[in-house]
Amino acid sequence: MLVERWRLILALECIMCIYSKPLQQKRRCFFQITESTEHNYRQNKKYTAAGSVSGSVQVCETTDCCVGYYWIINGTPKADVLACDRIEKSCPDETCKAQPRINNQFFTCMCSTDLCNGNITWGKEQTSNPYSYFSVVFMKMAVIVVGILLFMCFCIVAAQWRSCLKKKKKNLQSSSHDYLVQPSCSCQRTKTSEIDISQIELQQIVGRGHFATVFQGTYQGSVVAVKFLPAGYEHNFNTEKEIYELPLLKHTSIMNFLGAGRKPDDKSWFIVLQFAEYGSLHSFLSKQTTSWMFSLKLCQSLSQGLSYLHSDLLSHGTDLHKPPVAHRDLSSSNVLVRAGGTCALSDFGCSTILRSCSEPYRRHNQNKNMKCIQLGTLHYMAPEILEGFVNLNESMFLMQGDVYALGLLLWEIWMRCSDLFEGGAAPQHLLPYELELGSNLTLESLILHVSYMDKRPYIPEHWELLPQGAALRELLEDCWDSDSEARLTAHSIMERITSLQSSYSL
Ligand SMILES: Nc1ncnc2c1ncn2[C@@H]1O[C@H](COP(=O)(O)OP(=O)(O)OP(=O)(O)O)[C@@H](O)[C@H]1O
Repeated sequence: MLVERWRLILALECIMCIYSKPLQQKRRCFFQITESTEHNYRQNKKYTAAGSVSGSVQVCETTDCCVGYYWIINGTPKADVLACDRIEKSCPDETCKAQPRINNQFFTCMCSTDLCNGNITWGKEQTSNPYSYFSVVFMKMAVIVVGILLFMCFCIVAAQWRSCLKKKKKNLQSSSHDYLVQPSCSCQRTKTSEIDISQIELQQIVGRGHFATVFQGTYQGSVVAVKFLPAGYEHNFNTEKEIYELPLLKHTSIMNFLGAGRKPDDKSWFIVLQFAEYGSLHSFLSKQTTSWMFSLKLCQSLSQGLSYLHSDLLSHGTDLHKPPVAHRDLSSSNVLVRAGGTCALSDFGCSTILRSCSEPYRRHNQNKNMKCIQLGTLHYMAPEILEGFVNLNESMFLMQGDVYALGLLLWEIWMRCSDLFEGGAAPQHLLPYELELGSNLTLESLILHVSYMDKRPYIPEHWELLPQGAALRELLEDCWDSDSEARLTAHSIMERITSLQSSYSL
């Protein structure tokens, strides 16, 4: 009897127990395992054993806790592992609160409500918004990186200023020495023939520049080019005319100047030049490729022209003096190609007469040249000009700027020489740095590329295998050296090309 009574009591207690306490459901957690790494493969096995998985949900067998492991990718948390925890742990938080690991690149969280591991939440110090938290982390890193970069830039600029000041000091000494040994300058001009526009029969437009429109025409039975500048461009007109009027400037590699004048109707200025049948070097190279010997002819005449322009000549018989002139705007648009396949320099609107005795003349030219720097073809600007380290009074710097541009022109010509490319397939014509920086290149991108990264146009690797390849590379590198003082002179470039002609005639 007693035993039966006890059994009854126990049965009643059991029923009461069942009805007074709800049936405890098993914890359900989001389940996701990335299987891309060995590490995750191992985790896969461990976490799969923590409960039965159905799709993206796991019902936990041994624990009441969900876990989440998140990587931060591009500032956004990406779940690596979502599962039930493998062993029972204390997990009082209802939401999955982030615990940073590995320098804030990896976070874990643990929580105790169903499917709570699908979203990571952020503590007070991390702010409620994960993105702003990561932005803060990212910002901190960015500030450190920018700080380091600024410091490095400061060091580079300081080093360059130091070396520039040294060079300037050195140059000042050498250029003042130059002034002393030069014969007194004569500032002579040859008399220009004034041309009446009615004497010229104008035909079609053959070119346009920043300021000018150029027509083909006939004058006294010869084909000529007439360069018109609008009335307001008297200054550019005078600068160019003054260069052409310098004594002894006539040379086969400098465009022949025939005269100048002013149109009575619209008051525009004009300069009459011999006509160059192939137009500019730019349009010539755009249309055709050359043989090795033809390319040397172009390069030879081009370097002869610049060497002559830079020369300081005194004719003892006539007492005429040609001062050195820096072109300052050399580009393939300002070099013309004659019918015989030789180059001639033109467009002296930005040029500077060096060692002129007339101080006002030089100042007046300087202002003009600042305008030229803004308008001239960016591609050909030497690093020291891009950085603004050139003292416009120092003749040597200006001539070295021309030599840098000459190096780029030689590269432009040889890149269109079919004999330097397998099967004669020279690439299409490109301006210097067009390949690297695109056709709409900016001053900023050029400064970064040319000055700070010290990069130059691409020299094809296969040239090294050609008999003349090493000599070409060496010549180009000696023209566009970042140290302007280490560059060759136009005269020595001309000599190197002559020796290329005799050593490697195909
Ligand atoms: N003597 C010439 N014979 C044939 N074409 C010529 C001649 N002179 C100039 N041209 C053509 O006209 C174009 C513009 O001439 P030029 O460079 O003198 O003008 P510009 O306005 O001074 O140029 P820039 O924009 O360089 O200042 C040349 O690129 C060339 O195509």
